Amino acid sequence: MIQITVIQIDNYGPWTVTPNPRRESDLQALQSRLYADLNLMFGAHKGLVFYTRFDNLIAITNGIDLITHKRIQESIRNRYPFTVSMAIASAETPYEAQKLATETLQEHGSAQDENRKEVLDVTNELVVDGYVQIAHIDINNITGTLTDIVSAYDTYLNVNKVKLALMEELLKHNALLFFIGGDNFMSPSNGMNEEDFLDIFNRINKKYKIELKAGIGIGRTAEDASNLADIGLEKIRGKLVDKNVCTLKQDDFLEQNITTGRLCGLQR
Ligand SMILES: Nc1nc2c(ncn2[C@@H]2O[C@H](COP(=O)(O)OP(=O)(O)OP(=O)(O)O)[C@@H](O)[C@H]2O)c(=O)[nH]1
Repeated sequence: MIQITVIQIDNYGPWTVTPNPRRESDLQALQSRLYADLNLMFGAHKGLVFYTRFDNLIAITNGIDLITHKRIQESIRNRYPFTVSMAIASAETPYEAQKLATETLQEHGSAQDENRKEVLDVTNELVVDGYVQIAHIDINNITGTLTDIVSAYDTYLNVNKVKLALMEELLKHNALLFFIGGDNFMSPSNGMNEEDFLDIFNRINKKYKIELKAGIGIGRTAEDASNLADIGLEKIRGKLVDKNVCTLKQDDFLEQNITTGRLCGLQR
């Protein structure tokens, strides 16, 4: 089971234009700061936040309890000109968990309801014995094929095409995908195996002539999983594995049949 928290700024739309539209550069700075702050606060408890649309954010929060969520909400209220609402849900897959959490938030009222303020709710149980699987996906040699060759905007466009293709392919497995900078993506992907990823990479390669690779981490928390995913990616870059995926599991999960993929961590 993966635990996901959907975070939404309360009544943000009206605030951005009251009494007059606020300066866009200030709004961009404020949104980026909120994202940074949420990552620092959830990250201190081994969670991980993705910015999605900045006014709505999605966090992986396995191991993070209700009191901690409440303290984070209070800290935002004390330091920002708005409050945030949060709903927590767990499910076998990331897509299902975020869907349940979103529905809970929606039941409390609209994102633009001035009476809905600092909601904190749990859809089902908080995860005690679950796990997080994260794939860190990277475009092969973007520096040599795009960054150093075509314009900055053309590289950006290509990265976004790949992003959309990955989002659509991964959704078929109820997995999510978030851009994390450069040519990197992270996919909360509980339930998927290495073959699933290789199939997707092959299809995208045929269409866009872009090669992808992924370190896949399985751990107790988002931090554990993403750290292992990073190490897996480094093993591929270092040619320590013979394919473009490498799965590493935290010790607790070694005996569990979570993925059918061969573990590249055991090949040394
Ligand atoms: N957020 C994040 N960004 C990264 C990470 N590694 C690289 N990047 C970003 O990705 C850009 C490209 O770096 P690489 O992916 O190493 O470059 P590359 O040319 O594709 O090389 P290979 O990945 O070895 O094929 C960097 O400029 C960073 O912006 C990472 O672990 N996390």
